[in-house]
Amino acid sequence: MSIAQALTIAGSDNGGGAGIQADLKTFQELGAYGMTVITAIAAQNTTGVQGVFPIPYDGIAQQLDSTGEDFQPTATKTGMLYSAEIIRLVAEKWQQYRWSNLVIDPVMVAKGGAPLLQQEAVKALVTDLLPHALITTPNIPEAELLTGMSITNLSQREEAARRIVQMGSTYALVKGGHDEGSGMIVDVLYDGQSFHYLENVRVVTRHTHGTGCTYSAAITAELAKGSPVLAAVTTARAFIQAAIEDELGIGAGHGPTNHFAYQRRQRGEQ
Ligand SMILES: Nc1ncnc2c1ncn2[C@@H]1O[C@H](COP(=O)(O)OP(=O)(O)O)[C@@H](O)[C@H]1O
Ligand SMILES: Cc1ncc(COP(=O)(O)OP(=O)(O)O)c(N)n1
Repeated sequence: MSIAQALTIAGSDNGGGAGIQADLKTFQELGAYGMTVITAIAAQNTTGVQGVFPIPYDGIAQQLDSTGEDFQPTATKTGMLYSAEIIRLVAEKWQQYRWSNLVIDPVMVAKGGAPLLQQEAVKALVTDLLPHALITTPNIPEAELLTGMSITNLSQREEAARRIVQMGSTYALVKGGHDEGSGMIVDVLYDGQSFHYLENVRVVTRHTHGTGCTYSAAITAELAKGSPVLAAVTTARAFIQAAIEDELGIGAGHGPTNHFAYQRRQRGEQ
């Protein structure tokens, strides 16, 4: 039996809603064999981030080598990379092992405001890693920091997507979750020539912790299985919409999304 193999290079969220844990749950639900390289341990729960503990450089390098020497992931995502040093290491190993289908979720700040990427690392993300990306998936504040432009409307989101493609990412997906303006949320996908708009109803809920991680992990799982980018993003958007709609109600703050929801719906279960 051959199986799609998906790798996540990201931080750990002990609460299970974001980071490595959200990625693995999503890979599993979508039928991809999941592997991990852990960059940092974030002590967190639904009320915020209580501490961030980066893994020593050699520990990350060794995890990348142990993966690269024995496995050939068919798609890889990056999440919390924390520092310029780690970003450059990932870029170097990416080329060394000739991996393909890189999804960059440029994680910068957690929902409660805790920094998950050092400020000076944004430049390294743009110059060293982004040119290797098949698709980069910033939310609006991340797109602003990557491009240096302010984004307050849809045409600015399109312009940001254009600039991210000019930086070397083959596709850019500028997500609309942070645009609180309307009852609909529009994610803008740009393929270098045309725009695709993924429009969904905004769910009124506080349980949106880890939405970006889960969305990018779902894209990665679908790419690992061989889907083209637009099809992968479309399935992933349905996955995250179901995960937000069928809330679990866990925790006193921003609770995790429901990683079971999409497949339960596919099976016709409640
Ligand atoms: N309340 C919501 N209802 C429906 N979809 C949402 C909601 N919040 C976020 N999303 C979707 O989840 C995905 C990630 O959201 P976003 O908030 O933009 O990024 P991040 O989680 O990285 O901050 C996007 O597709 C966005 O459209
Ligand atoms: C370890 C770790 N990685 C990433 C995040 C941020 O995840 P994201 O999907 O952007 O969701 P929010 O935290 O913004 O809800 C994280 N918190 N921890």
